[in-house]
Amino acid sequence: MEVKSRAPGKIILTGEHAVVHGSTAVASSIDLYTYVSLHFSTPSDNEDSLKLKLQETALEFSWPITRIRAAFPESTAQLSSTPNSCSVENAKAIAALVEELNIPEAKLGLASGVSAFLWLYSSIQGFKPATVVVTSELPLGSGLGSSASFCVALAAALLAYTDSVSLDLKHQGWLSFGEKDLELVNKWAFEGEKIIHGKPSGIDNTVSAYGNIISFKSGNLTHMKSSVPLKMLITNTKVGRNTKALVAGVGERMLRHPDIMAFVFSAVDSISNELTSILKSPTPDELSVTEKEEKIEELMEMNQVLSGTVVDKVVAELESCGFQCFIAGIGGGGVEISFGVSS
Ligand SMILES: Nc1ncnc2c1ncn2[C@@H]1O[C@H](COP(=O)(O)OP(=O)(O)OP(=O)(O)O)[C@@H](O)[C@H]1O
Ligand SMILES: C[C@@](O)(CCO)CC(=O)[O-]
Ligand SMILES: [Mg+2]
Repeated sequence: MEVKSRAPGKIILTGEHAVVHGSTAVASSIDLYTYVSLHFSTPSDNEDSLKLKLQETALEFSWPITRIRAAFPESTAQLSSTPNSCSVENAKAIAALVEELNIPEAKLGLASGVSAFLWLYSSIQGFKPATVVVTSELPLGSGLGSSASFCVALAAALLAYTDSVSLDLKHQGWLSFGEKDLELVNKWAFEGEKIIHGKPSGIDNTVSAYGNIISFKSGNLTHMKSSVPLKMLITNTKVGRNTKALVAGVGERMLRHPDIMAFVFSAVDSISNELTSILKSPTPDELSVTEKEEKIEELMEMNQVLSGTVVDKVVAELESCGFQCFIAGIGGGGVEISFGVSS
């Protein structure tokens, strides 16, 4: 039995970080994906282990099912159809499993991703032998939501064959989830994100699951479908960063300067709200595309309204400096699933 899933990355247009503290943020999916393929072993495979292959980093991990069964306390042996947070006790069990892997120092950032995988796998699928292969078009740790798309794609693949969701198993090609199932995928993905990010707002997994452009505040989202096809030029400076540490840093600044930060977050909230109303206003009835672009430019303080030729030149120049550019279509669909051989 095999299933594949793919979930998009994201860009946050306004409200990054402030959204963790209750401000509105506006985010869009981008058409760069994390893919998960899940293959359950059959008795004839004579396989009794859980394997995780991370293609980008050429790392492969394998746990005998008996080892995983022994690591988790009795309570997690029952499969959970409702998303559960990883308890301190289970986090310790997972940390021990990950430590045994001896992940090379340079790739230690992956430990949190592997931990999220172990939590989602054992919670949703229990102790079944399987091979999970992850590939991603997203650079890891660059602000494009690789962790969220990893968690959303994992949750989607892990839930696909369970009774918790109802999917047409005979469907050929990519298939979207229904509203209720999508909510479940998103909630499980959020539990994975918590393991990777510490204190995520949930915006990254939500935009990865639902796709399109969303306005998000304290877990509530407003969907917006872009009326014009938009593209973003995204540049990867290749300067490493860790979202969990950044989020914690903002939290500490909030504690040091609560009054000032309250103003900052309130200003960000207003910017995101204004951006939301611009994006939602029908074109060309209320605002022309140009007017919209000008307002977005002003709000985002950056203008990417460049012609194709200029973009090519900018890309060539940036790449000659050693940067990596992605031209990403934004606002596309969210997580999808495919049974058997997929396109
Ligand atoms: N394809 C993947 N394979 C394995 N682990 C992954 C993968 N994608 C993401 N991760 C996990 O997520 C971590 C990166 O998450 P982090 O939140 O720091 O950055 P990001 O999600 O790319 O950026 P941001 O959250 O700011 O948008 C990696 O170090 C790894 O643990
Ligand atoms: C930095 C942040 O706002 C987005 C990470 O891409 C964190 C979050 O919302 O969880
Ligand atoms: Mg992340």
